[in-house]
Amino acid sequence: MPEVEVAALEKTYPPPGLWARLRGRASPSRPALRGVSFHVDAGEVVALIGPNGAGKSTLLRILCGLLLPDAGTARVASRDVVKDRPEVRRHVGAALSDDRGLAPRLTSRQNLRFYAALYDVPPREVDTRIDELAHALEARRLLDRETRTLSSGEKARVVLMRTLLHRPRVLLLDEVTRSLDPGAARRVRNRVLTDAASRGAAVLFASHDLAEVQAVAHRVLLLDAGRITAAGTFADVRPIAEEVFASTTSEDT
Ligand SMILES: Nc1ncnc2c1ncn2[C@@H]1O[C@H](COP(=O)(O)OP(=O)(O)OP(=O)(O)O)[C@@H](O)[C@H]1O
Repeated sequence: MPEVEVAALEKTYPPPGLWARLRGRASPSRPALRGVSFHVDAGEVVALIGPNGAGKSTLLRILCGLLLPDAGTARVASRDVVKDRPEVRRHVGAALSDDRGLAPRLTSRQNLRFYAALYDVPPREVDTRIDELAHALEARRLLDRETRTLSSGEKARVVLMRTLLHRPRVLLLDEVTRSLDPGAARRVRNRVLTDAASRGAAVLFASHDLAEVQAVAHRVLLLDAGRITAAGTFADVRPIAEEVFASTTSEDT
């Protein structure tokens, strides 16, 4: 059963501000997403790959209700991302690259307790879940530290714990292992995916790491200049992706 259903999704960011236009430094906005359609089933792990500016983050932000699409539909956990936004957010665990969202002067545990309350985690279970996740993500020694003192890789672990704390049906991950060292990235990734698989959750993750994609994705979507230009197994998509990555410059799209 599809947990993520996207049909003919379109998004163009608003044109640059007046000041930039007056200074002649603004190029007109081009669409970030153009007619994007796909689905992710329960229990499936799908990778989103594509060059810089292809639209991956835009798509993930729409799916977790942070950004409104211009046209098309997107349903997550059987709810419309525009009409049922609060419900969607309850069923989604999103870790986005530019949104760490941790209160800097609270400890990791205090941050996680705060999120647990927002997401209606049963109070009696909160600390048990935090301790289990900290064990799984090698973050026990981070729990009593203020998050402003953590390195970017340490923060990434706390963000992942926050993403999993309410046991979401859908995980949306935007380059979450980017700041982890290679060994930690592999172990943390495997534990996140094991957790998702044990609950039959759907996972959609954006990554530039093709080895990671090959290792864990059941299916791959190639996004290029706002369009899905290839979809299938890693082996299916790889030759097309390599061509795109070899030929794209930042001025192309
Ligand atoms: N807030 C914004 N305002 C205007 N344009 C934006 C904004 N955010 C993204 N864009 C533009 O939308 C397009 C898609 O960007 P997006 O961040 O979704 O790409 P991406 O595939 O995630 O890129 P990357 O691999 O570099 O993270 C790009 O052309 C980008 O410049």
